[in-house]
Amino acid sequence: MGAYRITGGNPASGEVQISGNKNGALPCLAATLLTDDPVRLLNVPDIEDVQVMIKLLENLGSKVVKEDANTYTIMSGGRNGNLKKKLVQSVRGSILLLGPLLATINEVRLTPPGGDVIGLRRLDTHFIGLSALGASCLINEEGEIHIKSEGSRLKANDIFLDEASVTATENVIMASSLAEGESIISNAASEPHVQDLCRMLNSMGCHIEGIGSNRLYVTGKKKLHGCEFRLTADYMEAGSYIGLAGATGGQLLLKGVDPEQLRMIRLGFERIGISFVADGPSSILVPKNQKRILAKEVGGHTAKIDDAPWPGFPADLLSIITVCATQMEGSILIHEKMFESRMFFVDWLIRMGADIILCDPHRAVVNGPSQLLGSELSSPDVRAGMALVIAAACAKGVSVIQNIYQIERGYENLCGKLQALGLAIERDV
Ligand SMILES: CC(=O)N[C@H]1[C@@H](OP(=O)(O)OP(=O)(O)OC[C@H]2O[C@@H](n3ccc(=O)[nH]c3=O)[C@H](O)[C@@H]2O)O[C@H](CO)[C@@H](O)[C@@H]1O
Ligand SMILES: C=C(OP(=O)(O)O)C(=O)O
Repeated sequence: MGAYRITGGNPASGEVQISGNKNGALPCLAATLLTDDPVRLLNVPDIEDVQVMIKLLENLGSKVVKEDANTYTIMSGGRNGNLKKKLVQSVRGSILLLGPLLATINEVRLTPPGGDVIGLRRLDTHFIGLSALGASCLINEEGEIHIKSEGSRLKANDIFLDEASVTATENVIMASSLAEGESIISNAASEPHVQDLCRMLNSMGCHIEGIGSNRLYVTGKKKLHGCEFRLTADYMEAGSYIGLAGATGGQLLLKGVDPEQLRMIRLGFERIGISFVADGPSSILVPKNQKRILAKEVGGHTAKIDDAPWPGFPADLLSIITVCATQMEGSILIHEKMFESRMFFVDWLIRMGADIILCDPHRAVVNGPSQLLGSELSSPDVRAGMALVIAAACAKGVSVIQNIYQIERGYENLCGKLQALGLAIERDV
């Protein structure tokens, strides 16, 4: 399974190159199924989730050429191979095969996907969107998702999603890209990875307007062609390194980021006394000397950090900011509004010596600063796992983190990057 052994106390300092967006790579890989032409993807992060998604494409007959660690050329095949159940169940991203397969071969049976166990991962929004395009959607007696289109081509529609679900929006966009007519997708998710997917589809000949907003206009085409597309930076990885530098008191230059994607993240980190500044068009600097004081609301009340769909503070950074808050002076409320079980990981931090009151599954009050102590830990999900790495880097003594598959599925070369920043981390295979 692998484990990290981390001796805490070293500030994370130096320079780090931020990789391509995990949650952008997964839909863009799935979108290669929408054409018979080769598609070249650049800046693909070299992470476990991407490897699984590539194996799934190969299961479906795609020919995948890995040019280097972060560049792939992919050409779809018959799209009719057997998807290995274990692979489908190991990533949430496998759900993204629904849209392109429905649009190209009209019928899909898929074992429900995996991904982090952080609360119910509902399918309803996917079903609402795909059924509006003319598909029947159900869970069959074998427990599989079974989706079938009535005609040979999906029909565009005016679609209103019941929530701004990221992967559901991506599935509906991909299915609409080959449907007949113009679809309107309202209450659409607009995260940078959804935008990446739209831009990739436009470079494949689709016509999508409203990119970055919550209403998308997708004019479907009979055929899409190949393209070359470069993924944007992973703002969740960037947020994780901002937190690591701030919590350990290091000075860190993050390269290859898009500062425009970090505006809400900047406000969130400022609430816990960590700031960063732009350093050219695609770098930011987290300085060494930080306030390290948890902010108060105007009027002197305890401040809060809560998550929301884009452009709100990302749910995937709540675990990270929680652990960083334990190193700052004062009190703050962390309110996880989107996932039901993501906050339970704070038990690990409490065990390490953090002063956190878990009020209910959604809300935790952090009182800081606390001296954390090295412990035996296990990563429950990708972001809580990274949060535990930050906790271990701040702690006195040695921590061992088990189940690191659940971290490495989302962070490229984590151990190597952290060693280069001066952390005392070893990876046991
Ligand atoms: C592979 C992938 O891309 N995974 C991401 C994707 O998962 P995924 O697409 O599965 O997540 P969804 O956007 O569907 O929903 C995430 C959670 O937020 C809730 N919700 C969603 C929308 C909304 O307006 N209100 C609301 O409360 C949902 O009920 C659910 O509990 O988006 C999540 C939310 O950014 C991220 O955490 C995941 O990393
Ligand atoms: C929740 C996450 O991933 P997934 O949707 O793949 O489980 C995440 O990236 O934080």
